[in-house]
Amino acid sequence: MAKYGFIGTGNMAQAMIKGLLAQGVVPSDIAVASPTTAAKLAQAWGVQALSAQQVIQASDLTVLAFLPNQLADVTANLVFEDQLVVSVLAGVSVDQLVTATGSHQVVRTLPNVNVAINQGVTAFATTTLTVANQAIFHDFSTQLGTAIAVPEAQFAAFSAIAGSGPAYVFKFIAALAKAGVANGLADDLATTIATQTVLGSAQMLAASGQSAQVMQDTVASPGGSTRAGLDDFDQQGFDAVVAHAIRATVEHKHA
Ligand SMILES: NC(=O)C1=CN([C@@H]2O[C@H](COP(=O)(O)OP(=O)(O)OC[C@H]3O[C@@H](n4cnc5c(N)ncnc54)[C@H](O)[C@@H]3O)[C@@H](O)[C@H]2O)C=CC1
Ligand SMILES: O=C(O)[C@@H]1CCC=N1
Repeated sequence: MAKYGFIGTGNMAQAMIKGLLAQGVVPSDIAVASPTTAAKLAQAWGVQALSAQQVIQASDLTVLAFLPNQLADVTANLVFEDQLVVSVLAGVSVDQLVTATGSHQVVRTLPNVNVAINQGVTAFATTTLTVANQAIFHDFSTQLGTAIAVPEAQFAAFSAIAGSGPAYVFKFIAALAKAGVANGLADDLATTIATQTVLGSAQMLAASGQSAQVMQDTVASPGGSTRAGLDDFDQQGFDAVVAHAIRATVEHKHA
């Protein structure tokens, strides 16, 4: 089994580690380095807490999982040689990764938090990897969900829809639940039914082979309450609100 390392152990690294452990990766095959939470993770999950340089040396694949603007500082005194480096740093290009690490075995990825339940959607772009490293990255990424090769020019759009997308879906669920409470439902019940409705609807859409537009019509009975609600969404400019927020996400400069 390949050994995996993480430099940085925040929300994204923890989501990835959870996903790997759920797939049966042995905790001792995962090494982590962080100035803050590595020791706690070692205690909670049985992974190894090491220095960043030790993580690189102990791993077949090292994930960079700190914030994008920390790239130069964190990598300044690290030696990667030609180790396989997988970055999750939003907005950081393959060229920037090669320059910062000195490695020519580099994968730029953009995952989402659903990797924690092995249902992530991850974009990737790579340097020319050795056949062995292609296999290591393929095993690593497919354990976490779906991995899609995406041109670097499209990473910002991918990040807005897939990377940030879970937050926007959570926001919609929170708004649905809040509206349910405003209309008389208990808080917990409103959250449970909003969550289950979004979960079931996504599965229903995926199974249907139909467009999301057509599926709206299967819910809206002629002259019924759903049509009244859909018309109100349109009058309030719902699609324009979503498009505006996605544009703000795409245009954000990370580092
Ligand atoms: N949270 C998400 O859903 C996604 C995050 N990302 C990327 O993941 C990366 C991490 O983001 P989050 O986990 O959300 O942030 P976070 O704030 O939860 O984690 C950042 C982590 O950086 C680490 N860190 C700080 N200083 C360090 C140092 N000197 N050396 C080593 N590690 C250090 C710490 O472990 C800290 O927990 C970012 O580059 C972000 O762009 C990418 C896609 C989705
Ligand atoms: O918020 C961020 O910057 C990262 C990128 C996509 C999701 N989280």
